[in-house]
Amino acid sequence: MTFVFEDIDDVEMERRRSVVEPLTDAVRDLVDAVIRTEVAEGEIPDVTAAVRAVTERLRSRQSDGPYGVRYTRAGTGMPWGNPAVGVRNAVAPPMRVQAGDDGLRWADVRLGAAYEGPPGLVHGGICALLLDHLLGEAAGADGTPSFTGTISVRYLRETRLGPVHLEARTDRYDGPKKFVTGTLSDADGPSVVADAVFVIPRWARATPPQEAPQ
Ligand SMILES: CCCCCCCCCCCC(=O)SCCNC(=O)CCNC(=O)[C@H](O)C(C)(C)COP(=O)(O)OP(=O)(O)OC[C@H]1O[C@@H](n2cnc3c(N)ncnc32)[C@H](O)[C@@H]1OP(=O)(O)O
Repeated sequence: MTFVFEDIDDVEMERRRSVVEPLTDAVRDLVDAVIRTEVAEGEIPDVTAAVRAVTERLRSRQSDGPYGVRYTRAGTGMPWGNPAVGVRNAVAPPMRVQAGDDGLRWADVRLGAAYEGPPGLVHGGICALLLDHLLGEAAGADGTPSFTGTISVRYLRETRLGPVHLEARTDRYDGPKKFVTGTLSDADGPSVVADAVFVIPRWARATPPQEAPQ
């Protein structure tokens, strides 16, 4: 497992983000368009060829593996391939995580056709993905790395496609374990709740935090 150091400042990171984000947004829009298009079937082979040509252009120069989790000189994370928040990942809605008081992490996300499970409703796996990630961010609010050890997701009722709001925070510590809870709400209120144990891995366990995250 490698965290990659990018020898750039955060101004340069933002510049790179501003270049690549419109591409990712365009691909996200393409995914939605493929799901919802009603153009004549005869048009599909041409469109397919055009998409393949774009893919080939991008592949003319590419990395050997995944993007990795990179860090700038200032220590800012660049998890740009991440499926929940990745700036380069059109699979990500994307969720833009915000920091509140006392280690609160929250996000407002719009979930469209690409995230449908039951008709008109959000796929349960997508709810679990977004909650796992946000709970992970809340667990990381104290600055120590941790991995999801166990997560329990309870679907209180269906979640409608459209805007959803998520919140998470760390409730308590027990040695290397962090107990984290969160909720996902649609326009009608909370629809999914999650609680999880995040564990600080052994290699990062020299001084496990004993105080509430800031
Ligand atoms: C900027 C970028 C943003 C990045 C923002 C980051 C957000 C990322 C969010 C996404 C999160 C992920 O997807 S993380 C990826 C998915 N998760 C994983 O791949 C984890 C795979 N599992 C592991 O690596 C390991 O099993 C660990 C680290 C979880 C635990 O291994 P370990 O460190 O050897 O654990 P060990 O010493 O034996 O146990 C320590 C204590 O934890 C307990 N414990 C051990 N395993 C578990 C477990 N699975 N569930 C519950 N509790 C457990 C033990 O009982 C013990 O408690 P006691 O006896 O002391 O009471």
